[in-house]
Amino acid sequence: MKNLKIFLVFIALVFSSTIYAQKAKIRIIATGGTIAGVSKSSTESNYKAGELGIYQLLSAVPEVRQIADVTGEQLVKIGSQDMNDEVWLQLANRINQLLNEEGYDGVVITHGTDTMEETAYFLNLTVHSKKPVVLVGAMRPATGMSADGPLNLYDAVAVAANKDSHGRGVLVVMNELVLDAKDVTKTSTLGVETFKSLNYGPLAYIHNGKVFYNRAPQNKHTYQSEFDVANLKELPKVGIVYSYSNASELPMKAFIDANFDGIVHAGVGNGNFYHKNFDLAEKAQNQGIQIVRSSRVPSGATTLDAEIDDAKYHFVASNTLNPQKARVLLMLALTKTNDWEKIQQYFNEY
Ligand SMILES: NC(=O)C[C@H](N)C(=O)O
Repeated sequence: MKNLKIFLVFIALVFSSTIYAQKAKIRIIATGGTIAGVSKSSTESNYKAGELGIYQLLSAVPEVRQIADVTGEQLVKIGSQDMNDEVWLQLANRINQLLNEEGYDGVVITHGTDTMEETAYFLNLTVHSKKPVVLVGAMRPATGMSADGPLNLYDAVAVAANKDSHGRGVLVVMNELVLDAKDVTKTSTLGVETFKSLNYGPLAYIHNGKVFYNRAPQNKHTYQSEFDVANLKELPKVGIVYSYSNASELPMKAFIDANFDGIVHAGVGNGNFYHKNFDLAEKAQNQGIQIVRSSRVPSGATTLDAEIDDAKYHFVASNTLNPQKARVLLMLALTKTNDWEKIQQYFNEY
């Protein structure tokens, strides 16, 4: 009888530890943003981003501990308008360490929404793991009425802890949607529904912490990526020139004079230039400054050889990458090659 009791206690202990062990080990890296923003009152529109620390954010959603074994660390405390290459390099290296050396099952990054899509795409090309990496933010500060941060954070942890999220590249979770790093973009300056995948639609929707996937990204990413930033102290210099009717040549000239390594042209339509900037772009390319043609139009692709003979000028077409993401890929491409055809291949594959 006594032996039976000991046996039952033993079984109960093994069973409960198996359940505990099944909880995914998720690390949250906090970087600031409106999700950590504080205003004077719940109705105040003026607020300061990046004020609260990671454990203050987590205290608003104790429920995350029911779905994962969650710990956190603070990398920086900034509005994402101040995001920069240095933080990107730190972030990529830290995530690779957490997933490939420290045994974490997934990483969630709390981040401002302004440049979230760029960080997501940078990590999509520089994190080498199939494990989930999820960016999350908020449009209303933590102190605002009906703040969207707590639910977004809960959903982000649910996505990071979900086995179905493996191998889908870096993900953005906002407003009950899962969006892929390549296609996601911020479409509204104010609305909580701001993030959209304008070309292909969301990867999944989330309801009550359950994640329902519909598709997987078709481009190369994360574990398939050939870009490696482990030993880089800085990234090549790439600027963006925005086009419009009667466009000034000054920004393009300034980048050329400052010897930038590459220029992304946010063209009109299918990546077209105002004629004076076209002449400058040709000059830049002849000087070894790589030109990538992208578009200020929010959806569709900038395609090779439409109104411009790219092969003649050695320009690269960005396909569906918007200018800010084309900048990310061009920087990484330039760490490997200056050959425009190889760079175009990267733009076709990633
Ligand atoms: N909603 C936000 O997070 C905006 C803020 N400026 C940021 O990007 O950090």
